[in-house]
Amino acid sequence: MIDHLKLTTKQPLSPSVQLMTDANQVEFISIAHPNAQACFTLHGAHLIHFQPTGKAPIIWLSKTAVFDNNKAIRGGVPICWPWFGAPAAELGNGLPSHGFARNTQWQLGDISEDESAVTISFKLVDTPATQALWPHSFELTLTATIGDSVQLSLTTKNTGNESLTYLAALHTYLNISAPEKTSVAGLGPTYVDSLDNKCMKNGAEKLSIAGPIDSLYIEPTDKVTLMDSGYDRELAIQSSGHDTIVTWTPWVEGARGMADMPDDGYQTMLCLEAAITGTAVEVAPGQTHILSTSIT
Ligand SMILES: O=P(O)(O)OC[C@H]1O[C@H](O)[C@H](O)[C@@H](O)[C@@H]1O
Repeated sequence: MIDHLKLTTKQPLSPSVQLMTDANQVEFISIAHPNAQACFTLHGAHLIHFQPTGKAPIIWLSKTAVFDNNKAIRGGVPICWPWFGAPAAELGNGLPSHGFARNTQWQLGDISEDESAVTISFKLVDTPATQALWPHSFELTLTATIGDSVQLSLTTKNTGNESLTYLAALHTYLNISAPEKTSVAGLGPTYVDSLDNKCMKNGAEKLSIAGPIDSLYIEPTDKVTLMDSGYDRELAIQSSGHDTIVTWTPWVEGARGMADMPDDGYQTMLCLEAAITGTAVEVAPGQTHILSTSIT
Protein backbone atom coordinates (compact mmCIF):
# COMPACT_ATOMS: atom_id res chain seq x y z
CA MET A 1 0.00 0.00 0.00
CA ILE A 2 3.00 2.36 0.27
CA ASP A 3 5.32 0.85 -2.35
CA HIS A 4 4.49 3.75 -4.67
CA LEU A 5 6.22 6.12 -2.21
CA LYS A 6 9.57 4.51 -3.15
CA LEU A 7 11.12 5.06 0.27
CA THR A 8 14.82 4.49 0.80
CA THR A 9 16.58 3.81 4.10
CA LYS A 10 18.41 6.67 5.72
CA GLN A 11 19.18 5.18 9.13
CA PRO A 12 18.29 1.99 11.04
CA LEU A 13 16.80 2.89 14.45
CA SER A 14 16.19 -0.58 15.96
CA PRO A 15 16.04 -4.12 14.54
CA SER A 16 12.54 -3.50 13.08
CA VAL A 17 12.47 0.29 12.70
CA GLN A 18 14.12 2.50 10.10
CA LEU A 19 14.20 6.16 9.27
CA MET A 20 13.41 6.39 5.54
CA THR A 21 12.99 9.23 3.05
CA ASP A 22 11.18 9.74 -0.23
CA ALA A 23 12.61 11.46 -3.30
CA ASN A 24 11.90 14.88 -1.72
CA GLN A 25 13.71 13.97 1.53
CA VAL A 26 10.43 13.83 3.50
CA GLU A 27 11.05 11.59 6.52
CA PHE A 28 9.13 8.42 7.32
CA ILE A 29 9.47 5.95 10.19
CA SER A 30 9.04 2.49 8.76
CA ILE A 31 8.38 -0.64 10.82
CA ALA A 32 8.99 -4.14 9.49
CA HIS A 33 8.35 -6.53 12.38
CA PRO A 34 7.65 -10.28 12.02
CA ASN A 35 4.02 -9.56 13.07
CA ALA A 36 3.27 -6.43 11.03
CA GLN A 37 4.39 -3.72 8.64
CA ALA A 38 3.65 -0.10 9.47
CA CYS A 39 4.78 3.40 8.59
CA PHE A 40 4.49 6.86 10.17
CA THR A 41 5.38 10.32 8.98
CA LEU A 42 7.03 12.71 11.43
CA HIS A 43 4.71 15.32 9.92
CA GLY A 44 1.66 14.89 12.15
CA ALA A 45 2.92 11.65 13.82
CA HIS A 46 0.62 10.20 11.21
CA LEU A 47 0.23 6.43 10.86
CA ILE A 48 -0.03 5.93 7.08
CA HIS A 49 0.22 2.14 6.87
CA PHE A 50 -0.57 -0.84 9.09
CA GLN A 51 -0.74 -4.41 7.84
CA PRO A 52 -0.52 -7.47 10.07
CA THR A 53 1.59 -10.19 8.45
CA GLY A 54 -0.39 -12.34 6.02
CA LYS A 55 -3.50 -10.10 6.16
CA ALA A 56 -4.93 -7.29 4.05
CA PRO A 57 -3.91 -3.74 5.10
CA ILE A 58 -6.08 -2.38 7.90
CA ILE A 59 -5.32 1.29 7.36
CA TRP A 60 -6.23 3.03 4.09
CA LEU A 61 -4.00 5.62 2.44
CA SER A 62 -5.02 7.70 -0.54
CA LYS A 63 -2.95 6.91 -3.63
CA THR A 64 -2.82 10.66 -4.31
CA ALA A 65 -2.00 11.77 -0.75
CA VAL A 66 0.48 14.65 -0.71
CA PHE A 67 3.63 14.38 1.44
CA ASP A 68 5.03 17.90 1.52
CA ASN A 69 5.44 18.43 5.29
CA ASN A 70 2.80 21.13 5.00
CA LYS A 71 -0.60 19.84 3.94
CA ALA A 72 -2.55 17.31 6.05
CA ILE A 73 -2.17 13.78 4.65
CA ARG A 74 -5.28 12.11 3.14
CA GLY A 75 -5.75 8.68 4.71
CA GLY A 76 -3.99 6.93 7.58
CA VAL A 77 -4.74 8.25 11.05
CA PRO A 78 -4.61 12.06 11.11
CA ILE A 79 -4.43 13.39 14.66
CA CYS A 80 -7.07 16.09 14.96
CA TRP A 81 -6.06 18.22 17.96
CA PRO A 82 -6.69 20.50 19.90
CA TRP A 83 -9.97 20.98 18.09
CA PHE A 84 -12.16 18.91 15.78
CA GLY A 85 -13.59 20.46 12.61
CA ALA A 86 -13.80 24.24 12.75
CA PRO A 87 -12.00 25.96 15.65
CA ALA A 88 -13.90 27.78 18.41
CA ALA A 89 -14.87 31.29 17.27
CA GLU A 90 -12.88 32.96 20.08
CA LEU A 91 -9.62 31.58 18.62
CA GLY A 92 -10.07 33.81 15.57
CA ASN A 93 -10.21 33.34 11.82
CA GLY A 94 -8.01 31.48 9.38
CA LEU A 95 -7.11 28.59 11.65
CA PRO A 96 -6.77 25.09 10.17
CA SER A 97 -9.67 22.66 10.26
CA HIS A 98 -9.13 19.80 12.77
CA GLY A 99 -6.38 21.68 14.65
CA PHE A 100 -2.67 22.01 13.98
CA ALA A 101 -1.23 18.70 15.24
CA ARG A 102 -1.70 16.99 11.87
CA ASN A 103 0.12 19.84 10.09
CA THR A 104 3.10 20.07 12.42
CA GLN A 105 6.42 18.25 12.53
CA TRP A 106 6.70 15.98 15.61
CA GLN A 107 9.82 14.60 17.30
CA LEU A 108 10.53 10.91 17.41
CA GLY A 109 10.51 9.59 21.01
CA ASP A 110 11.30 6.16 22.43
CA ILE A 111 11.34 2.90 20.47
CA SER A 112 11.23 -0.55 22.05
CA GLU A 113 10.39 -3.94 20.63
CA ASP A 114 10.03 -7.58 21.50
CA GLU A 115 8.85 -10.68 19.65
CA SER A 116 5.20 -9.57 19.72
CA ALA A 117 5.28 -5.85 18.88
CA VAL A 118 7.10 -2.54 18.40
CA THR A 119 6.21 0.34 20.69
CA ILE A 120 7.10 3.78 19.40
CA SER A 121 6.32 7.29 20.57
CA PHE A 122 6.23 10.76 19.03
CA LYS A 123 6.15 14.11 20.82
CA LEU A 124 4.90 17.59 20.11
CA VAL A 125 5.40 20.48 22.54
CA ASP A 126 4.25 24.06 22.30
CA THR A 127 6.38 26.58 20.42
CA PRO A 128 5.85 30.28 19.64
CA ALA A 129 4.13 29.10 16.42
CA THR A 130 1.64 26.86 18.27
CA GLN A 131 1.13 29.50 20.99
CA ALA A 132 0.12 31.96 18.24
CA LEU A 133 -2.59 29.51 17.12
CA TRP A 134 -3.65 28.25 20.56
CA PRO A 135 -2.30 30.00 23.67
CA HIS A 136 -1.46 27.00 25.86
CA SER A 137 1.62 25.12 27.05
CA PHE A 138 1.38 21.40 26.40
CA GLU A 139 3.18 18.18 25.75
CA LEU A 140 1.38 15.86 23.35
CA THR A 141 2.57 12.26 23.05
CA LEU A 142 1.42 9.64 20.60
CA THR A 143 2.37 6.13 21.71
CA ALA A 144 1.75 3.37 19.18
CA THR A 145 2.01 -0.36 19.64
CA ILE A 146 2.35 -2.19 16.36
CA GLY A 147 1.95 -5.98 16.35
CA ASP A 148 -0.91 -8.33 15.39
CA SER A 149 -3.09 -5.34 16.27
CA VAL A 150 -2.49 -1.61 16.48
CA GLN A 151 -3.03 0.59 19.51
CA LEU A 152 -2.72 4.38 19.40
CA SER A 153 -2.74 6.45 22.61
CA LEU A 154 -2.69 10.23 22.52
CA THR A 155 -1.69 11.80 25.84
CA THR A 156 -2.36 15.49 26.38
CA LYS A 157 -0.31 16.95 29.23
CA ASN A 158 -0.92 20.47 30.41
CA THR A 159 2.51 21.96 31.11
CA GLY A 160 1.14 25.45 31.75
CA ASN A 161 -0.21 27.24 34.82
CA GLU A 162 -3.84 27.46 33.74
CA SER A 163 -6.39 24.81 32.75
CA LEU A 164 -6.73 24.00 29.09
CA THR A 165 -9.61 22.36 27.22
CA TYR A 166 -9.38 20.34 24.04
CA LEU A 167 -11.32 18.38 21.42
CA ALA A 168 -9.67 15.72 19.27
CA ALA A 169 -9.97 12.71 17.00
CA LEU A 170 -7.86 9.76 16.00
CA HIS A 171 -9.31 10.11 12.50
CA THR A 172 -8.84 6.50 11.41
CA TYR A 173 -9.26 5.67 7.71
CA LEU A 174 -9.99 1.93 7.51
CA ASN A 175 -9.28 -0.11 4.40
CA ILE A 176 -12.43 -1.90 3.19
CA SER A 177 -12.96 -4.34 0.30
CA ALA A 178 -16.11 -2.56 -0.98
CA PRO A 179 -18.88 -0.45 0.64
CA GLU A 180 -21.60 -3.02 -0.18
CA LYS A 181 -19.59 -5.74 1.56
CA THR A 182 -19.08 -3.65 4.70
CA SER A 183 -21.25 -2.87 7.73
CA VAL A 184 -20.63 -1.48 11.20
CA ALA A 185 -22.13 -2.57 14.53
CA GLY A 186 -21.83 -1.08 18.01
CA LEU A 187 -22.10 2.57 17.07
CA GLY A 188 -24.89 3.11 19.60
CA PRO A 189 -28.48 4.31 19.39
CA THR A 190 -28.19 7.99 18.44
CA TYR A 191 -26.19 10.15 16.10
CA VAL A 192 -25.90 13.73 14.94
CA ASP A 193 -26.19 13.85 11.17
CA SER A 194 -23.73 16.49 9.96
CA LEU A 195 -25.15 16.10 6.42
CA ASP A 196 -28.69 16.96 7.57
CA ASN A 197 -28.49 20.18 9.61
CA LYS A 198 -26.93 18.34 12.55
CA CYS A 199 -30.28 16.61 13.23
CA MET A 200 -30.27 14.03 16.01
CA LYS A 201 -31.33 10.64 14.60
CA ASN A 202 -31.74 7.04 15.69
CA GLY A 203 -29.01 4.75 14.43
CA ALA A 204 -29.60 1.31 12.94
CA GLU A 205 -28.23 -1.73 14.74
CA LYS A 206 -25.98 -2.27 11.74
CA LEU A 207 -24.86 0.64 9.59
CA SER A 208 -24.73 -0.12 5.86
CA ILE A 209 -22.58 2.01 3.56
CA ALA A 210 -24.63 3.13 0.56
CA GLY A 211 -24.05 6.88 0.28
CA PRO A 212 -22.23 9.80 1.88
CA ILE A 213 -22.01 9.64 5.68
CA ASP A 214 -20.79 12.23 8.17
CA SER A 215 -22.24 11.27 11.55
CA LEU A 216 -21.30 11.77 15.16
CA TYR A 217 -22.33 8.74 17.22
CA ILE A 218 -22.56 10.22 20.68
CA GLU A 219 -23.37 7.09 22.70
CA PRO A 220 -20.98 4.52 21.22
CA THR A 221 -20.68 1.09 22.78
CA ASP A 222 -17.31 -0.13 24.11
CA LYS A 223 -16.60 -2.10 20.95
CA VAL A 224 -17.37 -0.99 17.42
CA THR A 225 -17.15 -3.81 14.87
CA LEU A 226 -16.45 -3.37 11.18
CA MET A 227 -17.67 -6.42 9.29
CA ASP A 228 -16.15 -6.92 5.84
CA SER A 229 -17.30 -9.99 3.93
CA GLY A 230 -14.94 -9.19 1.00
CA TYR A 231 -11.89 -9.51 3.22
CA ASP A 232 -13.67 -12.16 5.31
CA ARG A 233 -12.82 -10.30 8.51
CA GLU A 234 -14.22 -8.43 11.46
CA LEU A 235 -12.22 -5.59 12.95
CA ALA A 236 -12.86 -4.68 16.59
CA ILE A 237 -12.28 -1.03 17.38
CA GLN A 238 -12.02 -0.34 21.11
CA SER A 239 -11.48 3.18 22.30
CA SER A 240 -11.27 5.14 25.53
CA GLY A 241 -11.17 8.78 26.60
CA HIS A 242 -13.60 9.62 23.77
CA ASP A 243 -17.24 10.70 23.75
CA THR A 244 -18.01 10.08 20.07
CA ILE A 245 -17.30 7.77 17.18
CA VAL A 246 -17.31 9.81 13.98
CA THR A 247 -18.33 7.88 10.87
CA TRP A 248 -17.35 9.42 7.55
CA THR A 249 -17.25 8.57 3.88
CA PRO A 250 -17.24 11.32 1.23
CA TRP A 251 -18.81 9.00 -1.37
CA VAL A 252 -18.79 9.83 -5.11
CA GLU A 253 -19.19 13.61 -5.16
CA GLY A 254 -17.04 14.16 -2.09
CA ALA A 255 -14.17 12.12 -3.52
CA ARG A 256 -14.40 13.98 -6.83
CA GLY A 257 -14.09 17.24 -4.95
CA MET A 258 -10.83 16.27 -3.24
CA ALA A 259 -7.58 16.66 -5.17
CA ASP A 260 -5.81 14.25 -2.82
CA MET A 261 -8.28 11.37 -3.20
CA PRO A 262 -8.80 9.39 -6.45
CA ASP A 263 -12.38 9.57 -7.75
CA ASP A 264 -12.95 5.94 -6.78
CA GLY A 265 -11.10 6.26 -3.45
CA TYR A 266 -14.33 6.18 -1.45
CA GLN A 267 -14.87 2.58 -2.52
CA THR A 268 -12.04 1.26 -0.38
CA MET A 269 -12.17 3.45 2.75
CA LEU A 270 -14.39 4.17 5.70
CA CYS A 271 -13.48 6.45 8.61
CA LEU A 272 -14.36 5.35 12.14
CA GLU A 273 -12.85 7.95 14.43
CA ALA A 274 -12.46 7.82 18.21
CA ALA A 275 -13.17 11.45 18.99
CA ILE A 276 -13.93 14.09 21.57
CA THR A 277 -16.50 16.33 19.88
CA GLY A 278 -19.02 17.20 22.61
CA THR A 279 -17.86 18.79 25.85
CA ALA A 280 -14.20 19.76 25.59
CA VAL A 281 -12.01 17.84 28.02
CA GLU A 282 -10.50 20.06 30.69
CA VAL A 283 -6.93 19.30 31.71
CA ALA A 284 -5.65 21.03 34.87
CA PRO A 285 -2.03 22.23 35.13
CA GLY A 286 0.35 19.28 35.42
CA GLN A 287 -2.42 16.79 34.59
CA THR A 288 -2.89 14.51 31.60
CA HIS A 289 -5.77 13.05 29.60
CA ILE A 290 -5.53 10.08 27.24
CA LEU A 291 -7.53 9.38 24.08
CA SER A 292 -6.84 5.94 22.70
CA THR A 293 -8.04 3.45 20.15
CA SER A 294 -7.05 -0.06 19.21
CA ILE A 295 -7.91 -2.11 16.14
CA THR A 296 -7.80 -5.88 16.41
O1 LIG B 1 -10.88 16.98 4.74
P1 LIG B 1 -10.55 16.91 6.20
O2 LIG B 1 -10.28 18.26 6.82
O3 LIG B 1 -9.42 15.95 6.47
O4 LIG B 1 -11.82 16.35 6.94
C1 LIG B 1 -12.40 15.12 6.57
C2 LIG B 1 -13.64 14.82 7.40
O5 LIG B 1 -13.27 14.70 8.74
C3 LIG B 1 -14.32 14.28 9.66
O6 LIG B 1 -14.70 12.98 9.39
C4 LIG B 1 -15.49 15.22 9.59
O7 LIG B 1 -16.60 14.71 10.33
C5 LIG B 1 -15.91 15.49 8.16
O8 LIG B 1 -16.87 16.53 8.15
C6 LIG B 1 -14.70 15.89 7.31
O9 LIG B 1 -15.11 16.12 5.98
